[in-house]
Amino acid sequence: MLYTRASEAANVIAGRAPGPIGAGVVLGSGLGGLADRLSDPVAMPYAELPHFPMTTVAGHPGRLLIGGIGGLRVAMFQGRFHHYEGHDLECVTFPIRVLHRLGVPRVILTAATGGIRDDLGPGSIVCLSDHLNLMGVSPLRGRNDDRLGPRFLDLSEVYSSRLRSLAREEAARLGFVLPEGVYACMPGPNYETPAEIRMLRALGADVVGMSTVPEAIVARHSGLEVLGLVIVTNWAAGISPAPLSHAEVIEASLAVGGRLADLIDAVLRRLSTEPDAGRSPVPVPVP
Ligand SMILES: O=P(O)(O)O[C@H]1O[C@H](CO)[C@@H](O)[C@H]1O
Ligand SMILES: Nc1nc2[nH]cnc2c(=O)[nH]1
Repeated sequence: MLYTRASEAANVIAGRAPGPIGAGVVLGSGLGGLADRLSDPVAMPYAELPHFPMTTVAGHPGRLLIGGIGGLRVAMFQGRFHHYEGHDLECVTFPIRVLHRLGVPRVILTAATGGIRDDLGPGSIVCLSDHLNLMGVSPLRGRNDDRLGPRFLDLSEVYSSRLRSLAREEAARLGFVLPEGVYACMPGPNYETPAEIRMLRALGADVVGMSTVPEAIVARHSGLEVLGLVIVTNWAAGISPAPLSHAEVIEASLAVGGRLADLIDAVLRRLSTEPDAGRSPVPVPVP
């Protein structure tokens, strides 16, 4: 059962890196370097954690690091799972269920994306205001376990307006404007056709990717606050003058990653000053 598997993984993690965790961060394609910001990190390859699948995509190393940023203990997933790898959405979102079982109150989701809106070219950092789930299925499909969250979930505000304004303020402090945008989640692994990108633009999408949305839905299901910060690595198909490639996505992520790391670092430091910052109940032992 998912609840038991997530609790078992949480118990192993809490055993290896004891203490409350104030935030989780999922690192997208080529963004693993953000974990270098952690002080005294404890590294756990997914292979050493119960029930974790293996990552197969370049730029997703596959380990969990727990360490400090400012006064906050943070769990960073260096590598995520995608539906297109063949994992079902329960697997894709397993790290989020584990965060919930660890008592982590919030998660920052990062990703590499293609830019659709005219002002969101390569190198932009975008704060997600909402999403379009075009993956064709919800990660909540199947029997609901009420211990994890409700059967019918309200998604009126997936991406916390509180965290979004905090991120905007910290970006301004760092000297740049942080635009907001709507993320369209496509199933992948192929990139879109130009006609699909025209359709996505007409639907109100600003950036496009193949992840993030299942994780965001599951995080809300389990009551975590969500902040989505993505980088634009390329113009989307048909806007881009050149064919798209994952090698270029990673290269572009590495180029902008430092600025995104500065922003996430600043947001986490700011959160560490909040009264409830590090509060997280000890994981509940597996029944
Ligand atoms: O969303 P992340 O994992 O950052 O990766 C994005 O980049 C890959 C395509 O180049 C896809 O996996 C897409 O979702
Ligand atoms: N679907 C999709 N994912 C991406 N990840 C990075 N760039 C892109 C893109 O253009 N489309």
